[in-house]
Amino acid sequence: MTTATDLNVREISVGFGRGAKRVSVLERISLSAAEGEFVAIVGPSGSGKSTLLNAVAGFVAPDDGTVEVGGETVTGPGPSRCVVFQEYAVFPWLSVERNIGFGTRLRAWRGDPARRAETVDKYLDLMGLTAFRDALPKTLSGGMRQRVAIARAYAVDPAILLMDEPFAALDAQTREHMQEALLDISRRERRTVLFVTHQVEEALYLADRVVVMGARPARIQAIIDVPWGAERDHDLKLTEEFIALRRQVEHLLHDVERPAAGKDTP
Ligand SMILES: Nc1ncnc2c1ncn2[C@@H]1O[C@H](COP(=O)(O)OP(=O)(O)OP(=O)(O)O)[C@@H](O)[C@H]1O
Repeated sequence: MTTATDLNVREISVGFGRGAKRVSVLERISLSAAEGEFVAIVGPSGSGKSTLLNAVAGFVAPDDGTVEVGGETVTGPGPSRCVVFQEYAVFPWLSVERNIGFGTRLRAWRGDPARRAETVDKYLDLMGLTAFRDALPKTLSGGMRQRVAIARAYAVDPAILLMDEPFAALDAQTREHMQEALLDISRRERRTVLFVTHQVEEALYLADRVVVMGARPARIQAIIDVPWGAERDHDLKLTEEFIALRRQVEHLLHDVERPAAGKDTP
């Protein structure tokens, strides 16, 4: 069944450059996400993960194929899709509270101060930021700044949240805390999420489905249905089932990154 927040990427191809210098990055990629589904994308460096996300965001126009969100063809950036980047894209001159409040400017009820305050309070609370509401981003750690970016994206209430390696710049321990925070908010506020990461472990821990991209020009190598339910905690990563699936996906990626001798060499 197609719901209002479905994502449908239909056979998109994207290349960069002109003439002989043209490089094909994505080749006839199709992908769908149901309402509330968390889809992670893993793949070798340069395989086009960000390009795929940027095509869904509307920053990159495909040469062929279409991207549809809620049945509407994407022709450029819009409030139905909100991106959380690796670098802390929060407004440095606004407090935490006002950064999150900024997200509500795109809501139909933006002129309603009571709803605005209620929404800001909700996301401050959900991301553990209530005590930091008046702080400026520069006084916060990297992990806290990413919490602000995520809270602001949720406050927009987009149909789809796009996250491009949002935890890549964080240290290992902060990254684990952020995974917990994201799992927690996704459980309480179900949204369709497209999440790019280099880490197979992170993808399997957070997502309902993991898309494995192949080398350039990228095609989808495999789609893994993650077998664990919504209730997940850190110990899951230590289970045999998790480790076996992680190994399987890592082998797939390893094979993609190292094609058999003689193949794909210029
Ligand atoms: N605007 C652009 N102009 C030219 N080439 C581009 C552009 N954007 C991306 N590319 C090229 O497309 C290829 C795929 O890039 P992309 O960033 O999508 O890959 P990725 O899988 O996200 O990589 P990484 O994991 O290293 O972030 C790369 O070779 C990159 O140099």
